[in-house]
Amino acid sequence: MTGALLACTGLTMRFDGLVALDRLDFTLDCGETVGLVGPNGSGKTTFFNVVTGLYRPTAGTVRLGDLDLFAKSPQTIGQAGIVRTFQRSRLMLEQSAFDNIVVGKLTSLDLGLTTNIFRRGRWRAEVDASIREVRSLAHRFNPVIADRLFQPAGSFTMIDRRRIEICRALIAKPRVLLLDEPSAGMTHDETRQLMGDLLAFRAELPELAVVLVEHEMDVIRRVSDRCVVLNFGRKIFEGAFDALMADRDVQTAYLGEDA
Ligand SMILES: Nc1ncnc2c1ncn2[C@@H]1O[C@H](COP(=O)(O)OP(=O)(O)OP(=O)(O)O)[C@@H](O)[C@H]1O
Repeated sequence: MTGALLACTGLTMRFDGLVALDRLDFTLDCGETVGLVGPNGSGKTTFFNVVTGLYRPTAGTVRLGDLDLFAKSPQTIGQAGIVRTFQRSRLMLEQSAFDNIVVGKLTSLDLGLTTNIFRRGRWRAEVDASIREVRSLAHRFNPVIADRLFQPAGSFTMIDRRRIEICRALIAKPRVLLLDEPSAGMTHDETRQLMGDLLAFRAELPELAVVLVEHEMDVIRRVSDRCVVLNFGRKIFEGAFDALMADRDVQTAYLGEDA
């Protein structure tokens, strides 16, 4: 593999007359955390939806290492190693934290008919290994989750539900993790704690590349190695956080022409 881990060029997504992503060039290196910011409706979630195959892009390229992932299915993209969380919680609230996390392994488990019927021993071993893995991940990520692994996800606080969602993404052993506004709906203190978790697992998984969509600039400052700013689907800035805060185009995008 040469160059960036994730490389998108000319990525474009049109919804009828609206251009939600406009010829976006985006790269992400192994071990890098990029903060993706921009005003409401600037195309951040659309970028995630396109890269993970939920939306079929109108034009462009998406590569993960040597793999061409342009317009591939979400399953293919997930198996290749790009995994995301959603802005709005997607937990099954009546199911246990464990059930919610283990779902993240389903793309990598061999659930084929042949395996299930004729190689039950191997299948059972895979399931047992998954159980151990969920326990171990939950424990490493946050003991609060590990201690209550078999309680319904709906009985957890907002921050712990986010933790469960992040564990569900991490259990798939992603190469690229896309986090869509993990602090949405949380207090300042909860956001600070969640970012502590994020920094801790970043330290444990130094190869993991992360894209973080976030409105809280404090969070972006604390966890990003590099920032990208979108406005009307176009990249208007790329660089360090301090330069972002001083950038005239970024100020105008957020505050209008009088900035
Ligand atoms: N499925 C869709 N059909 C039509 N338009 C869409 C669709 N998804 C997104 N859009 C439009 O694309 C543009 C970008 O939306 P997107 O959700 O990507 O923005 P965002 O930067 O994530 O915003 P926010 O910060 O509010 O989450 C918006 O104008 C939005 O209305």
